[in-house]
Amino acid sequence: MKSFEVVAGIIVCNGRVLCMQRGESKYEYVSRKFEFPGGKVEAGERNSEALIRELKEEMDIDVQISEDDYFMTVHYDYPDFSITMHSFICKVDDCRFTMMEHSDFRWLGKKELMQLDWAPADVPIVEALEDSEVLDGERV
Ligand SMILES: Nc1nc2c([nH]c(=O)n2[C@H]2C[C@H](O)[C@@H](COP(=O)(O)OP(=O)(O)OP(=O)(O)O)O2)c(=O)[nH]1
Repeated sequence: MKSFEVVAGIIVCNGRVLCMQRGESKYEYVSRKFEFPGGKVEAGERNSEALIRELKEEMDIDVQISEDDYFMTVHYDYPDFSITMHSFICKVDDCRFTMMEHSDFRWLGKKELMQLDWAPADVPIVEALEDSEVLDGERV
């Protein structure tokens, strides 16, 4: 089975987390699910570099991310492929972005995140965020 390294950005602005909704996909288990923006790591890239590139491509935002912003890694086996997804916290002062590839988005406080229909691989990250102090003191 194919296996991908994926990076995902937990974008935080004014204490809220940016949740992006995927469009229709040939794989029903990720189709129209919520996710954190990001994508596949290319050969030779550091995870943080891949995330900076993906956020520019998908959202037209310029973010500063370093390996210090690492949050957690999830491994998930979908029916057709598996992913190892590395998530990073990315606090921004400017909440603006351009939605280039997704179908919708929400800004939610950490206690509201579980209301959404997340891609299965994201559920452990959402649960960890709910319990995490990383967003405290950020007007959540
Ligand atoms: N970016 C992102 N991908 C996720 C998340 N959760 C999750 O299961 N995935 C899956 C969906 C995709 O199959 C894969 C990420 O690849 P991608 O975003 O580049 O998606 P894609 O297959 O649409 O892209 P492409 O290769 O066709 O350009 O990981 C998440 O939170 N963020």
